[in-house]
Amino acid sequence: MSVHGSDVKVFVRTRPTAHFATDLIEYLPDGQVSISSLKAAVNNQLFSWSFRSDRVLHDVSQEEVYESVAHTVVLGALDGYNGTVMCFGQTGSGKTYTMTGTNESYRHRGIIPRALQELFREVEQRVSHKITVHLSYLEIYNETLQDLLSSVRNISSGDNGGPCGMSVVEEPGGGVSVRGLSLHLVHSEEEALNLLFEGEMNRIIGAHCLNRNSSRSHCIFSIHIESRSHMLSEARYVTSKLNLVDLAGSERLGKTGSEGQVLKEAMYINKSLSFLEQAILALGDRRRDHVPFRQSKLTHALKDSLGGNCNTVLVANIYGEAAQIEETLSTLRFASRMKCVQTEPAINEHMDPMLQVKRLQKEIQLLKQELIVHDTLVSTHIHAVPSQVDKHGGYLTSLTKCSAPIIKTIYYALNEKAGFSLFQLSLQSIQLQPPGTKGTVGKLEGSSFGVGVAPLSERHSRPQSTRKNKFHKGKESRSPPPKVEAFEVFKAQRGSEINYILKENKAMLLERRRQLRELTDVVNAAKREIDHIAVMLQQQREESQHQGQFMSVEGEPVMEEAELDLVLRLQELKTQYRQQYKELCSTRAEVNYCEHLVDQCRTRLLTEFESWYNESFLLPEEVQVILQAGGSIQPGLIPVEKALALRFEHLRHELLADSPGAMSYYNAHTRTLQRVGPPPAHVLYHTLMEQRV
Ligand SMILES: Nc1ncnc2c1ncn2[C@@H]1O[C@H](COP(=O)(O)OP(=O)(O)OP(=O)(O)O)[C@@H](O)[C@H]1O
Repeated sequence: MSVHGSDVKVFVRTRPTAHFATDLIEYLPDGQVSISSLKAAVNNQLFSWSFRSDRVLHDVSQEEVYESVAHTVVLGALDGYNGTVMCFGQTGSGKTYTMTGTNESYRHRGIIPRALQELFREVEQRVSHKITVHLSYLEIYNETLQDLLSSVRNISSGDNGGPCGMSVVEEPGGGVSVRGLSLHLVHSEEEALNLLFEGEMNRIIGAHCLNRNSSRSHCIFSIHIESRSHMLSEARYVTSKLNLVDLAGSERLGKTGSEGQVLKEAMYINKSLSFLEQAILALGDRRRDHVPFRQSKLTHALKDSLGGNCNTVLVANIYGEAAQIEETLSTLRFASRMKCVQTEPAINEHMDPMLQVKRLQKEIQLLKQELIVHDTLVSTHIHAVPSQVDKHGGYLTSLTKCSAPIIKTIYYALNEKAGFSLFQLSLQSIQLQPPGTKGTVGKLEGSSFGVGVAPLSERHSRPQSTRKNKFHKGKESRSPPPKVEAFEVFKAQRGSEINYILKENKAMLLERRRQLRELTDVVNAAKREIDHIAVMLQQQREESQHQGQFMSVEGEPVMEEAELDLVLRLQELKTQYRQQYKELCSTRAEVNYCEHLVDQCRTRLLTEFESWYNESFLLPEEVQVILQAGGSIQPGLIPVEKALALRFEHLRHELLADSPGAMSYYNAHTRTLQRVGPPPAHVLYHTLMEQRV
């Protein structure tokens, strides 16, 4: 699900107020907003404007905001669509509240934590895919790029050149990326939230009349997703980037009373927002072929997120009060321009070159095998031998009138030239019978061997296997047992040891995860306390300033006892926090390690099972008999190729039984072949025939 093929979605959200200007602001059905304003400059005339939006979010919970604004974009990102959710509005209007929410209350958490929660829940559901999630957190402050996660270790990719080395770079497909911005691999909601909180701690905030905790920068929290199918044959995979953007608020310098650094920041903020408006205007105007993205760091960084191949959603945050009506008008104007921007989201699909190569190699191998069958038959002058190799099923369906040595030679040549797979198939479809046997397969004539699919009544039963698992007890049927059942048997017998190790590793992983959860709670609690003390300290300082500064007898400013206590407590908490955080990191590393072990064991168990299953149920009885005769050689413990090589040794011995002196020559010859590669099939045949003579 995604919001593809339309214009940018726009939502208007009002900050709750007891003084909502009902006479000036009217919310009409279908998301329309009507604003009236008295213009003092035009004889106090009443002007009114109407704006279109997709929905007005007035007096609604954070949960409802998430569901309306971000839910489909997040799901779209998992399916390979890029997405952007951006909050725009006057300072103090609730952008950060909408995007991040308040750290203190779970119920009031914003879009980013909810998106991470939904994302990882979905990842757990989509078991058929391996979904990899990386995070980055970019801050644009006074036209400089800052990495809010540069202090976090465990950077999995990204050229972390540090703030000085950071720049926006254009990607070949029209996208952009930030060189030097760290990317962090995360495996769970918890890991992702830790990074979010860490980044939040590093954000630059300032205070002015309209917002005591005003964000002085634009922040882009990006979730990079890659989703690959677990099926090896599936070379296709999808990627996407989900940008969650909290813009700094526009501000009227007179109203906010900013001065000094805050004033300078405000000027940068207003300037970059006006560049953003220009870019949006150009994007919405289809006659314009140039969009001025490079005018500011913000527009450049958002180049691939403001329309085009992206599900873009804008939240226009406004005050509902009469005193802010001019700013509200300007926010809604921006929102209606944004609504004119067209989006054309498309799935970001890629092909894995390695898997493609593997698929092509497999196809080439099948074609080669066909060719070898053809060459071998021609070179041995077998007359009128129709052969059909169905390359789709890879199944040799008919081969008639071949004498026993010729069939054996073809086996030999196939093995030497084509390796295991066709041979396995051909062994399945070729039935060797002694000359003159009744009830022929594939219309046997005289002393030759027939190949083909015999009617059930004519199939000779295979010797009963002596293997001691329930599937082999007296079973004459050729159809292999269901894999699910076979897997249980395998785990109890051949795979019991690796299965036991896997269980042990899983238990260890669960324990480490439990420790990690506990530690995360401790660290989060410490962070909450730090925030709380920081707020108290701020209040204490404001109160002290209000009352006037105490001076010592030497004329030095003196800190009040209450303030000093808070400063010391804060220092102590920060030291504790750092230690706990370090412990958290090392436990997280242990969790990663255990996950790796579990993955490894699981893969080994599955691989050995596949091998065991193939060799136990899919190999022809002839080969199974050889394997059993091999004593210590057990299915599942040696490669199938090796097993087949044994089978050929056996055939060779049969062939060379009449001329035992040829054996050492033949062995030497085989060693040479192994070094230089096999000769063409017809040469092999002649060599073998000569040896026979
Ligand atoms: N919908 C809301 N419900 C409850 N409180 C809100 C809501 N919107 C905003 N607030 C409160 O208003 C204050 C200012 O909000 P916030 O910091 O999110 O504004 P902002 O638009 O991000 O401002 P700035 O641009 O200055 O950073 C905060 O204390 C926030 O908790």
